Amino acid sequence: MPAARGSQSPTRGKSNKAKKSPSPGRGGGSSNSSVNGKDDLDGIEGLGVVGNGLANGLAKGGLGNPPPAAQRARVATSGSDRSGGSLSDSPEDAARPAPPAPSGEDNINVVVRVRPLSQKESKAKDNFVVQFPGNGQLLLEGGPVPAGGSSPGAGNASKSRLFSFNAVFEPGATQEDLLNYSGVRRLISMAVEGFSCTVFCYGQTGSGKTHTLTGPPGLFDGTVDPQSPDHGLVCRSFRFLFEQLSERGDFHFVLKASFLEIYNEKVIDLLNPGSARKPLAVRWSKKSRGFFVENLFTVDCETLDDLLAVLEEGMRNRSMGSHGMNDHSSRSHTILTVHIAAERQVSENGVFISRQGKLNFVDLAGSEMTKKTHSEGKTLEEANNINKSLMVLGYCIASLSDPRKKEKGHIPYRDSKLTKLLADSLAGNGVTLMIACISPAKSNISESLNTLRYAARAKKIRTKPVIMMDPREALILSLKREVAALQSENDHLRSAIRINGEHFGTNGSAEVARPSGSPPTVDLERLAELEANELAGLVQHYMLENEALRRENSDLFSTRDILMRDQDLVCRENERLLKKLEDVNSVCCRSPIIPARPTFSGELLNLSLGGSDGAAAMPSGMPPHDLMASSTNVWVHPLNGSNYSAASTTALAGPKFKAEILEGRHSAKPPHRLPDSIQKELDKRRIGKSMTNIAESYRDRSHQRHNSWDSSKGAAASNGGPGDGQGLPQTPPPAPLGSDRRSFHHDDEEKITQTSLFKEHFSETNERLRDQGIKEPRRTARAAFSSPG
Ligand SMILES: Nc1ncnc2c1ncn2[C@@H]1O[C@H](COP(=O)(O)OP(=O)(O)OP(=O)(O)O)[C@@H](O)[C@H]1O
Repeated sequence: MPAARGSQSPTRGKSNKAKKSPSPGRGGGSSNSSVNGKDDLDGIEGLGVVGNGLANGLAKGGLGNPPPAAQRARVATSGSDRSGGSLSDSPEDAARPAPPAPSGEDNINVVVRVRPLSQKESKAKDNFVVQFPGNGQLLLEGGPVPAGGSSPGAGNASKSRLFSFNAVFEPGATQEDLLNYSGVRRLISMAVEGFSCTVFCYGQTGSGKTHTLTGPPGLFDGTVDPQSPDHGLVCRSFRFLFEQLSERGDFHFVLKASFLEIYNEKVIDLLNPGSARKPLAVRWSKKSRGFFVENLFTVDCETLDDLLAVLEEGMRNRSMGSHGMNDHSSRSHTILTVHIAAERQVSENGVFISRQGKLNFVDLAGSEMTKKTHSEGKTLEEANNINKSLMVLGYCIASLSDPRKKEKGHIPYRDSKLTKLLADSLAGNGVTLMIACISPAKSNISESLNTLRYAARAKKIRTKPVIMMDPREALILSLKREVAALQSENDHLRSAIRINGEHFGTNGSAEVARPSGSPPTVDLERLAELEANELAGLVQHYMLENEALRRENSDLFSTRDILMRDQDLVCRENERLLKKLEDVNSVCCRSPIIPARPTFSGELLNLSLGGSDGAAAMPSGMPPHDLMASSTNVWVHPLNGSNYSAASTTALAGPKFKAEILEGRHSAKPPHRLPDSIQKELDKRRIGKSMTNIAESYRDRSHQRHNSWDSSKGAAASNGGPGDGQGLPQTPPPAPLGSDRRSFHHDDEEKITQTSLFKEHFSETNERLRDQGIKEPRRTARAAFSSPG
């Protein structure tokens, strides 16, 4: 139990109206009148109600669950004979909290208690008109027949009616039976869990409501014996509540109690009534969306004794009266509430969750027929107010039990203070137990019938119980649940990784290692027969291998990417160089004096023959120009790829070469190229030699000259065809492959003229080139040939 919280003891005063009266005795004088069933009830499955009264039934169990076996079982105990049998199940079965219904909704739990015939009724030889078929059923015999409802041949105008409830308590049922089999234990447990729970007694005046809830009249007068067997459900529930709290050491509980009555539609605080009994206001709370009593006194209760003191105080202060049907009649509705605040620390950093459970005990004033009770004056006024508020309660129950009316939404809670304060219990988020009390006497059959009808309607009402807790705390709780779920998932994954092998490093990255040895050979048909450890080893082996292969594959992919990038660079460089080569050749082929760049093979040949100076390595006896022509002056027109040497160059620039490079058959390096200085020197010498050759050929008038261009003209001349015979020499078209480009003839007249012109021109050009150091030989040559035109 929690530490002391400054509880405030209720004022202990004795009610003027509380009168001590002799207890009628357990079981009453009519306990022997309970029946074991009748012949006309054949076919209705009774559960062997043996002997005298007891609880029977719970046809459908509490809170929408199957009936506890204990409540179906026949209890041979009775008020007059308790030795004849035993309970088939423990009472705890009946009190075990039920799992929530799938829809989250539950019907109001309804039980019926039938009191014994009173001394007065017995004296009057009143008939016992209630039968107990068992299985939670109750048969009311000889009830009034509705107008026009008498069937032909029915004989006397009476009709038996069968009702079914969660439990039916026969007159011999004890107060302890009520605690054990009514389902109130379950409600108490739910209140501890944070639900709002209500137990209320309903019935005509003198039917035993107060007896059921608190005990016989006079129990609270004078010194109260807490162990008295006469104590009703409230006192017993308090004891059970403290038992429950003591078992929940994980929670810190704080109990507070209040006790009020509604007397003539006024709310009076029974724990602090004051001399004027000033009524308290009933207000609507926007926050809790419910009605509440303003300034109601609540008392901290740390011990069971504190709660019992509250009960005693309220019972002493409540309004009691006397009328023709009950000497100790409650003239008001009373509501005793125990607030159960449960608090629990859910984390080290001071996060608490709390729940606000509630337990209401409602003792309604009994409906009464004023004709029967002979009420007058004050008692009559009380009776009118009681009946009026009960009528509103009846409307509310009827509306709530009818789904169509409930859907329309108007339930007349506001028409009475009682229904305002019971609204949440009837149709809100609470869990409710209704105990309908009836008299078994035939003289009260109409009232009993009304009560049973009300009870049957109330049984149809559905509530949606929810735990009352702070929304922020609810959020924390749900987040904690989520974290717990994630943690368990995480643990599961970690354990799965551990099972799959110890090769995973602490940083989460897998250390790839190829499994040693060859994989074990497995007969697939025998796979199912393998032991668990063998299978685990096999799986581990393949996982390792798989991981190693993945890693290897990944390495190979990255290597391939690097190689492709390099190849791309090489190809681009190669294309650039080839284009440069083509440009050079293009320029050279237009020049009559500058030989085209030697082919790749030609350059190599030159180098192999004589290094940088090919003439130095010329074979003896061969004229220098012939050698030049055979080695380096292989004229290549870039547009004519049929020449072998040209083919060796241009073909290299083609797609085949690219493909070969990509395939790696050729080196990725660009083709061999001579150093610039050597290349310049070679060009310089070639140009110089060409100039000399041309000049010499024109100086020689013997027509025995070699010329490296004008092949077409030479060919025409050699064939005896006419030459153009005039103008400056033309740029020779490229000679066809295989033609002799160096042999042709000129007419003397024409040659003389041309020679003189060329002589002048080339001598100028030659001088200019020498002056410029042959820095731009090609441009210079191009300029020289463009001017004669
Ligand atoms: N189950 C019972 N066993 C023995 N006596 C009972 C039982 N039920 C009720 N009585 C007695 O019947 C009388 C009337 O009971 P009680 O005062 O509890 O009725 P009530 O329904 O509370 O009436 P009211 O509505 O007028 O307050 C009391 O003397 C009570 O002790």
